[in-house]
Amino acid sequence: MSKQTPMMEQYLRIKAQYEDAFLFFRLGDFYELFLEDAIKAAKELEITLTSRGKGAEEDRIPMCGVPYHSAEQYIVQLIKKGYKVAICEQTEDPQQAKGVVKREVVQVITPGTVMEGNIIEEKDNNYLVSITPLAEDRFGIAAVDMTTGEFKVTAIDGLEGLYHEVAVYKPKELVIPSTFSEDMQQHLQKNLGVTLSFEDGQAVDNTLFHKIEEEALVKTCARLLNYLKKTTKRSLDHLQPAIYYMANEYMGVDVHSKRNLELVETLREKKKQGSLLWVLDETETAMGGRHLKQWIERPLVSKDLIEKRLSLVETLLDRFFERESLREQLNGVYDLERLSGKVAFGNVNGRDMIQLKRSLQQVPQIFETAAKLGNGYADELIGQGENCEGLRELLETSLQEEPPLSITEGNIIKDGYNQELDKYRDAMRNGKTWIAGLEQQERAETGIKSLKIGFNKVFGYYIEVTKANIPHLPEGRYERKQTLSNAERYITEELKEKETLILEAEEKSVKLEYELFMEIREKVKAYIRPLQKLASVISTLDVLQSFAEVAEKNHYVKPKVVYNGEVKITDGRHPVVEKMIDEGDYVSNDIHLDHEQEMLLITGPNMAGKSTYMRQLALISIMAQVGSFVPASAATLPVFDQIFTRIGAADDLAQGQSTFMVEMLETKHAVSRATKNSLILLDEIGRGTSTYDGMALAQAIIEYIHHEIGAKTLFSTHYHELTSLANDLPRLKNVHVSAIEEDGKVVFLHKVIDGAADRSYGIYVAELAELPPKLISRAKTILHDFENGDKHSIVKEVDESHQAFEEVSAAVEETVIDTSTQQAHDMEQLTLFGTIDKENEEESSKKKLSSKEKTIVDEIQKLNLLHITPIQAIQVLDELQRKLRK
Ligand SMILES: Nc1ncnc2c1ncn2[C@@H]1O[C@H](COP(=O)(O)OP(=O)(O)OP(=O)(O)O)[C@@H](O)[C@H]1O
Repeated sequence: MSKQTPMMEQYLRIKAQYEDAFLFFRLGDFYELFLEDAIKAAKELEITLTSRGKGAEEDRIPMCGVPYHSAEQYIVQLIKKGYKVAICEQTEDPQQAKGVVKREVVQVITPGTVMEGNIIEEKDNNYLVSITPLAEDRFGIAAVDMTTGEFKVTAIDGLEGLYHEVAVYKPKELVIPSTFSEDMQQHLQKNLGVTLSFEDGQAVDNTLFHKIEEEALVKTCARLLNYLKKTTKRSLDHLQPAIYYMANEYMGVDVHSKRNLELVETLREKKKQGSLLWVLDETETAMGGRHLKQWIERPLVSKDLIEKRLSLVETLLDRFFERESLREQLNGVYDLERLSGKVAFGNVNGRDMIQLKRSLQQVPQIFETAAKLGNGYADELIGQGENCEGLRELLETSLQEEPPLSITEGNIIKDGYNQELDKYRDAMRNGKTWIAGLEQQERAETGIKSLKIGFNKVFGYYIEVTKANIPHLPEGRYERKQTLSNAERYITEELKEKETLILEAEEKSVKLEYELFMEIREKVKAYIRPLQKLASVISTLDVLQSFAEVAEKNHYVKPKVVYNGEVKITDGRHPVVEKMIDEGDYVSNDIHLDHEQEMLLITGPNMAGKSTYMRQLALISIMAQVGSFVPASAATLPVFDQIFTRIGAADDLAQGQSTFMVEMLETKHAVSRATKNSLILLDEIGRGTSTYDGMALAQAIIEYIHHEIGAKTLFSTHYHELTSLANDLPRLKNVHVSAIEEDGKVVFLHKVIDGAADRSYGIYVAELAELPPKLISRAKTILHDFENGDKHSIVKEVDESHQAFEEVSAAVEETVIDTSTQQAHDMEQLTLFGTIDKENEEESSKKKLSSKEKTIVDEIQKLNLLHITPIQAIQVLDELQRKLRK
């Protein structure tokens, strides 16, 4: 440090406080990065690394920089990569500074707190989550979305529960105590892929936590808030009071199941298209879009609430005209939540305010349309929302319709809003009219028609006369200001006076406009809470109209929600698959489950639609519990408390667990947590191990669920042996997805029918997948052997098959040679695979054979050795010999 310049000393002192962030150090018009930061940033941002200082290379300081006016794009790049950026500004005027200019970090931007640059998709949330240990194996979780102000808190038991709950928020950053063990930190990072931040501050802000009773949970919220204060260093007025919820207020759907069921994004490509969210999203506002996503992530378990939502969807579906008006009105509403956030955060501009105004102008009409529906829930919603009329009036009277992006260049405030501003504007406008008049007057007096009065930023106002006309100018009055190639520019006493007046008025009006804008912003701040309430009402209406729209488009029905555990779906469809295939091609299916029939054992060929059938039930149940209509012609559904699935490919292999282990862990998760009110979907459990192990496990799992849990369960399997379980387990029923064979081809009917399937058609599917023909043919041979009994010796047989194959082939050859040496000689081209290389030779050699011999040769030729087993080959050989001997 001692060798450093004072500025570098200052840098190092500040950097020491922000070790985990890139320090953007303001130097004039640039943000500079030094030392390690510079080396790393140059690489990440692909900018040039230079160095600072004199002397030998090793004494120089690595450095890189970005211009301050385009810094945002670089900051965004770093944040997207999971880094943090500390912005260090000059906090005094360099002209006034004695010694090194004072500098200070004014904000730390992190993945969980970023408000800048459109990093966050408008229909997405960006949650920052904190974890606090409450007691042994019990954790507090608090989550804030800085962009919308939403603040939630809950307590969770067990590590597994913790991961599942945190994962619901998909946070990019986690705030934890520094006392968390290394192990725990690594675990969190690995499982959740987040940036970790530490916060141990004790300060507690009671205004935001007054609804939270448990002391320990208040600390959880405080951890988050303290971190936010430290990093953002500005007003957090838009944060809403923390709301406590319990995980069991919602249907429990663990992370794996959410992924497998593709609720908000597809499993492989992580895209919205192809997910349930994609099908259900006909929202008109960004807020509605976020709301819908949250609803899908947390389906309800309260029958009353579900029915409330369903009733309004029904009304909206029936009232086409009102729905259409509502959609149009909602379309004019901007993102009130994010706008409120910007107001509080202080980065709102004139255009944002106009968006706010336009949104508020829609509100009375939205409420009016909703009131016309005559629906109890719609009335309740209207009652909760304030229409913020005062704010609308303020914005209508104060702001110009098309303000510029910048808030420091004027043209924001309307005429008539402020007297003083009007006065300056008058001066400016009058001045300009006066100047136009002066131009006419000067032209008349001098007789120079091309004389004009202009303005530029450097010289101010001037009278311009072309060189040719200069002799016509009267002496004395004109003072030369600027010479151009073919003209001279002058000023007169009179013009100078007016110029001062106009410029002064302009300067003052811009300054005043800025002050007025700040004042308006403060006034808007007072409306943040009502705006947030309004946002919540509008988003709810938006999601429900979206459900009605989707229901109409896709012919969904209102589900009947019951408490007796009955599932009765008539003509159910998979909401996503039916949209992905040609219209009308989806084969609908019924499902019936109740106390006497709790489990379905589903068999059927590969590709028949077993998983689709299972997912269909899960998705229909989730849709009903978020308040949506469902794809069926009639549906009675219970309120499931949890859904467990083990379907599809295991996606945790990257985390070092085997497919089978993942399968077993997920099964454990299901059987240890499910209740009789849960839904369990298990797809081919046990296939990842040896047949007998797998079958034994599958049977034990089915029996356990049947005897111990009583949850509604769909279990698909290829182990046909399991179908006999229906004889012993009274609440288990066999169903199968049907397929028929037509002209040697399998036709999947996708229809679920009572009873067990007879065969699998797995090889047919392999053929569809275009595996090599030789391989397919061999598989058919092996299958045939299996089906004809000797299952236990099959492995040995497979090993020996090649050898046997060759022996049989040799025997076939010998037989032919024995029959006639001459014939054998003529037939030397005859290959084992029944082909003759030269067709002509084949014909001529056949001519020399007797008709009996010819038949035999033909038979040998026709034989497809790849399609017969060694045993069959010997049988054929035996047959041929007998024919020859006859
Ligand atoms: N009811 C249906 N109507 C129309 N097409 C369907 C239906 N069910 C499934 N399909 C189509 O069949 C394909 C295969 O379905 P699915 O994956 O459910 O089969 P599966 O029986 O689970 O197969 P496997 O045993 O190989 O896992 C689906 O991708 C879908 O395109």
